[in-house]
Amino acid sequence: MLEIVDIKKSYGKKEVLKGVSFTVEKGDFLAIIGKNGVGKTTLTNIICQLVKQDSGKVKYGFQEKDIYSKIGVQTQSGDFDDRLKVDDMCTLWRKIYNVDATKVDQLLERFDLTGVRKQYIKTLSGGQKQKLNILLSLLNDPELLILDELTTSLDAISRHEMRKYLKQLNEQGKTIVMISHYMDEVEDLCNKVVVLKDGEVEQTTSPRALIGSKYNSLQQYFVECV
Ligand SMILES: Nc1ncnc2c1ncn2[C@@H]1O[C@H](COP(=O)(O)OP(=O)(O)OP(=O)(O)O)[C@@H](O)[C@H]1O
Repeated sequence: MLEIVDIKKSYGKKEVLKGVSFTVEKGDFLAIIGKNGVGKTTLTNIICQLVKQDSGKVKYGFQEKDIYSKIGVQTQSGDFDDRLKVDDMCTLWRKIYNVDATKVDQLLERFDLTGVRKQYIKTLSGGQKQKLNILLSLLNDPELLILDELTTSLDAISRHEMRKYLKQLNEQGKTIVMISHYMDEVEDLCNKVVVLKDGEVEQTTSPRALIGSKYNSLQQYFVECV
């Protein structure tokens, strides 16, 4: 689905990514983990072509011109126009992607947003905005989902529901690349983890392999090694 080859990126004199390479296979549920500021969002923004790398290449398992129909992106900030209502935003996106209104209704229901569909986005809670964000990223039924700290600011029930939903999506064949700071979530959901450290890929392996016999959990691995 994706091959990331020797990606380098600096902001001014700050070298953030120093030659990052890894592969995402179709059907993978892959987490990118690492300390704050290590370059996770920069990397996913490069994959989505929102930021240009200095060198290196992202090879897509589909025609590059189809990128925005094949990839669904949930960004950290959301980037919503707060002056729009939830319904307006959904209608706008549904028209861009030529999707039936019933699909929007189903997703609003799924994410418990039906009750706020007439509200202005600026009046939504952080968690509701987060849910709207993933709803929109799913509208075009993308093959690859890129999620940047999706479950941050969700309450415990919503996080649990979102996990279940992501698991289902992955089981239905969607490939997912996720940035998460919740190691229990990564352990529960992902078959592959890319550990970013000091601008490089420290490891690409399964959560189980990272934990090995030395650690009790991915959280412990992260605290001691990352
Ligand atoms: N547009 C930019 N201009 C200058 N520096 C930037 C820019 N975007 C990111 N950075 C810097 O690059 C580094 C990596 O940022 P990035 O957001 O990719 O990290 P991250 O791993 O996603 O962090 P977090 O876990 O806190 O979300 C940080 O030091 C950040 O300050």
